[in-house]
Amino acid sequence: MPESPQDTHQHAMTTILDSLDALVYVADMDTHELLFLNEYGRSKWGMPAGRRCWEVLQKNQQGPCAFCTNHHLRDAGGNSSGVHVWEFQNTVTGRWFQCRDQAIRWVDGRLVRLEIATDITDRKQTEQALEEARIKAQQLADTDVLTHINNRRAFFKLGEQLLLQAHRFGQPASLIMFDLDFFKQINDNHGHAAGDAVLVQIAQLCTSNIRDADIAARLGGEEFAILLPQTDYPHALNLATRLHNAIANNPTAFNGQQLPCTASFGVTCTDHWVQAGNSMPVLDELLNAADQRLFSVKRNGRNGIA
Ligand SMILES: Nc1nc2c(ncn2[C@@H]2O[C@H](COP(=O)(O)OP(=O)(O)OP(=O)(O)O)[C@@H](O)[C@H]2O)c(=O)[nH]1
Repeated sequence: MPESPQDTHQHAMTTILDSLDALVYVADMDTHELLFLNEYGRSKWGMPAGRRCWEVLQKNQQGPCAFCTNHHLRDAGGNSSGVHVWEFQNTVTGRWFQCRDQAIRWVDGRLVRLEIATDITDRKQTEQALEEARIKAQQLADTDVLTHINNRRAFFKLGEQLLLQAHRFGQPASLIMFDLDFFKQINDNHGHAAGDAVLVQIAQLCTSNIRDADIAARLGGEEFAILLPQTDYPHALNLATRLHNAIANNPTAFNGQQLPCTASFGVTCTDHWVQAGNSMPVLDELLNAADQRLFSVKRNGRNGIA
């Protein structure tokens, strides 16, 4: 018997829906019963078989999903409020989808949830790869290639922020600056690679002696700085002394040789400015003051703390 025009129309609609390269489903907005699932959905999530959307389309759901968008689809009067578009990683397949949800009138007159979702996993993966590359590039731009601690650029960026915070909360911050003594002789006597090994060891001594919130950096050559938030001058001096001793007592092992090294330190604290009735110093001022103190140690024979 030939199909009636209505059957032909319905057949055509089903053929179209089942041929779409997208998930299409309809669910009751209150009971969540899955009223329709196209072939794309059935092939990936199985037959609805009278189950609810969260039982078929998601994994380990004990009830309606916390991320269900139904509340976006109806207005206060209980009518459809237009299309809600969102992105979601499916808990069964792990694939990313762009979902377009809306409330529509079902064949029996009730308002139901219609979702059309297209797989955007490739785009998401590209976006994620780009984001990872951006973070990596940022890290490389901020990291000293030899010692892997912050470089000068990162020190200024992070340091300015740290001082602003300290200023806002009325807390002290201290700066330790140090420069290795007669470092040129290590290069001259043992080679550049030996000098590099010493710099790497010094950076490690720095990072192993400071707290997570402190910012250590290689400012250039054999010059290092550490910015210490919430740290007053006596505590900063303590750390400088510990570091000074650590450097002196830990010669670098290189090619079977021990390479001893000392450093000259300059220490400053924002308290010095505040106590003198001045406004909080900017990073450049702290660095200049620490540098002057460091220079005075160099002038007085090196291997000490000012
Ligand atoms: N191996 C190595 N040497 C470096 C690096 N950067 C700078 N230098 C060397 O560090 C040395 C610094 O020499 P100076 O500025 O005279 O300092 P110094 O010999 O430590 O003398 P004082 O600071 O006066 O005690 C130079 O020989 C630079 O070539 C580096 O990345 N690796």
